[in-house]
Amino acid sequence: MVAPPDNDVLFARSLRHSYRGSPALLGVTVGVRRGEILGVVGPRGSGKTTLLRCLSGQITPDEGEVWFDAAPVHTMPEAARDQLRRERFGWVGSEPQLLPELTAWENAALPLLMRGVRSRAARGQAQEWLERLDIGAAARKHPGALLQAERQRVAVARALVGVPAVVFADDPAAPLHHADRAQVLRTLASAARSHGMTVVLTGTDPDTARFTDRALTLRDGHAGTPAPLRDPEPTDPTPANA
Ligand SMILES: Nc1ncnc2c1ncn2[C@@H]1O[C@H](COP(=O)(O)OP(=O)(O)OP(=O)(O)O)[C@@H](O)[C@H]1O
Repeated sequence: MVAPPDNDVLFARSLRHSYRGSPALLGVTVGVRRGEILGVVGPRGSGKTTLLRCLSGQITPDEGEVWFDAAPVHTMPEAARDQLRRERFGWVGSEPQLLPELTAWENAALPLLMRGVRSRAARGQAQEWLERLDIGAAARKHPGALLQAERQRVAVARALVGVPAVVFADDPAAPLHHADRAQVLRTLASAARSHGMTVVLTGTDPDTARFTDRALTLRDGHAGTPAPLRDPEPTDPTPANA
């Protein structure tokens, strides 16, 4: 095993993964620089989710290496990978997946509560992120009383609340109306910039690439060379108070 380049917070080398013999990744190598927003774009079924699941330690690739901060994730025992995901990574998928018995703020605060942050402090931080995502007024509602687009904003708040080193956002705008997509992606991007979080963001529509520094294109499990975007949309540079 050769350690990854120093300026990459995440690095994957020659990843291959199949589901019951059906290939999803066919030798993907990619580095993610500290503090950057890397887009992973490609058509449906091209392997975007599988790549994020490998990078975040949710699954171990059949072949290849994943490094986070010079630690080999692909050889970590499951408990260590669980801890890494809990303490250093945030995740938001294309479905909100909130706990129905908890309120919006409790769902958003979960990463903090699981780390032992006191309820009052966790609630305050969750509330700030919910407000930043324009959902502060719903903090005491349960997911069942929220629209799908509102639940997704809560899920984004939950991914950001712990200020993780890396946020994996797997098509987070998917359940949103077109008008809401840019606003949520812009909030995600500006939060990452203001807090120095690295983001790996997948998506199928052009909205995604507008908010990234570079984009890696996947097609049938193969990756192109990550390309810098000429005119990424500027994000709000104002530091958040969260
Ligand atoms: N759990 C699974 N079991 C079996 N096959 C799977 C599983 N997950 C993904 N696949 C298959 O692996 C390939 C890559 O899927 P993946 O979800 O990684 O792509 P994607 O680019 O994220 O697609 P989408 O945009 O639809 O989410 C596809 O052919 C898909 O059908």
